[in-house]
Amino acid sequence: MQKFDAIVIGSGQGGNPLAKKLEEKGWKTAIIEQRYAGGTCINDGCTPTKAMIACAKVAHTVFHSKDWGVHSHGFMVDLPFIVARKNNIVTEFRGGTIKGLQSNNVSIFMGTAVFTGHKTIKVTGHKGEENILTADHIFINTGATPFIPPIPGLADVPYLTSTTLLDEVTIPKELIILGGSYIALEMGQLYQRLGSHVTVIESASQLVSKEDADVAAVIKKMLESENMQIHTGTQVTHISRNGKKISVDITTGEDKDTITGTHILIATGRTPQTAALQLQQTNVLTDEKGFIQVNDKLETSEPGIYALGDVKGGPAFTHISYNDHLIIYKNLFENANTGIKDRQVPYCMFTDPQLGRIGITEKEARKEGIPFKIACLSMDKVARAIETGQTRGFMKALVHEHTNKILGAAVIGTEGGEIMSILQMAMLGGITATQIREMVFAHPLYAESLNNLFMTLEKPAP
Ligand SMILES: Cc1cc2nc3c(=O)[nH]c(=O)nc-3n(C[C@H](O)[C@H](O)[C@H](O)COP(=O)(O)OP(=O)(O)OC[C@H]3O[C@@H](n4cnc5c(N)ncnc54)[C@H](O)[C@@H]3O)c2cc1C
Ligand SMILES: NC(=O)c1ccc[n+]([C@@H]2O[C@H](COP(=O)([O-])OP(=O)(O)OC[C@H]3O[C@@H](n4cnc5c(N)ncnc54)[C@H](O)[C@@H]3O)[C@@H](O)[C@H]2O)c1
Repeated sequence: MQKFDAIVIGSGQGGNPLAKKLEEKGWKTAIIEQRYAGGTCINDGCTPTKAMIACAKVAHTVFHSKDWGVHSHGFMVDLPFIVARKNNIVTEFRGGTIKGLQSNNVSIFMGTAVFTGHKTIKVTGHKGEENILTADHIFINTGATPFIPPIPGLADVPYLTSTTLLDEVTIPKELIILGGSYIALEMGQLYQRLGSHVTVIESASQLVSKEDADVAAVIKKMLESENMQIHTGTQVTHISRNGKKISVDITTGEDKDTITGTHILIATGRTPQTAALQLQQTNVLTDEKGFIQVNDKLETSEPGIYALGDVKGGPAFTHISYNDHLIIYKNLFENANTGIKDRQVPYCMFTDPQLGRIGITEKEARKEGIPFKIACLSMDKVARAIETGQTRGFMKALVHEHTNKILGAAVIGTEGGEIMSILQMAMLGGITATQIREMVFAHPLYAESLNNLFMTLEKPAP
């Protein structure tokens, strides 16, 4: 049995920096990874999707170049090149992760971790080699994997997930996507722009169901304007294969229909990777979906064992997993007494244009009875957007009626994520809407339109 001070299970976005920091503090630290260093974000999440989305944006710009008075005579999409480019970026980032761990002297075990006791773990490597490790402190960062819903017939068709689709080197002719949230919309627009005919089927009554209805409606319109077919409030009742085609039976209200396509992507959420850990060997409790239960400080029900990142449920983003590691580290070494409850949770959906989001939505504010005003500005009123020909979307901010402080914002627009981050900073610093309305921004930035956004604030919310 090899004794460590700390064991990190999973080389995800929280586990890697934590392992390095613990080793720097003089804790003998092991990290266990069953697949690739860097976890989902680097290998089949943020990095590869954003690399390919950049290529799709170029295709879209070339296709529409005449809108800017530039005429191109035909073009072709080289998907093998795009996939290879993506793979090079992924390999570089993955290599950087391994180098970082090695240069900090973290002991790396490639294999699958299973609890065999309260604080003991067996690691089985790819060739069957076994190592038994123990430590007083264990950090679970095993992430999540695509959730495959129990739809009749689905198991009998060759479905794709966000992981497998990224390695296809032939453009799917007709791509049906189940789900209408981040993965479905980012990947749907990506493949539509590369040449697929994409149909999105979302069971909830609107796309991105956590967002306000006006935000979801603008996103739907924007994607439909690129010829994506979108069904919302639609249930899939059966899936089957007819020769080379996949048929999806759907019901929307009273209407029944069948959609056919050459490929189907399942983007209906993600499920935590906890089953294989055999947590029953220790005292770590999970909820009914398998997410590890943690308190505000990310401690599990077993003293000395923590969970960070997607595996604990809640917002599933790279920056949240990264912040989880900071919270654990600061509490362990700096007596920080900090937690996850009150932190900011920004996010950005990388459709084009993006959706940047921070703070509460309008529907949450109404539910909680918070007195608020709404500032709203259409992107076709923004000088920079008009000049660059990027007028789709709008900005919306919720402002406290009495304090004039910003409560939340949604920015659909080019660089929407960056504009949202400016508002996020204002929220952190307690800067009011009036201050932003009168602030001097460089002209003609998108940021400058925040002056105009808050000029719309004259009337209280209806
Ligand atoms: C297609 C896609 C696009 C995304 N885009 C974005 C984005 O743009 N921005 C954003 O913020 N987030 C994005 N996300 C979400 C983001 O990738 C995750 O929130 C983030 O990677 C969470 O990381 P994590 O630290 O929880 O674990 P992960 O990165 O998932 O890492 C967990 C690691 O644990 C390993 N592991 C699991 N079980 C075991 C075991 N028993 N033994 C050993 N190792 C094990 C896994 O192999 C994996 O490497 C995207 C996700 C997907 C799928
Ligand atoms: N830009 C980003 O930050 C980004 C990008 C991609 C993914 N992610 C992360 O990855 C996670 C997973 O993303 P996701 O989009 O797969 O999941 P999600 O949980 O956000 O959305 C799943 C969607 O599928 C729908 N759905 C569920 N079952 C269905 C069915 N049978 N038929 C049709 N629709 C169904 C749900 O109503 C929901 O809208 C997210 O939580 C997100 O945090 C983030």
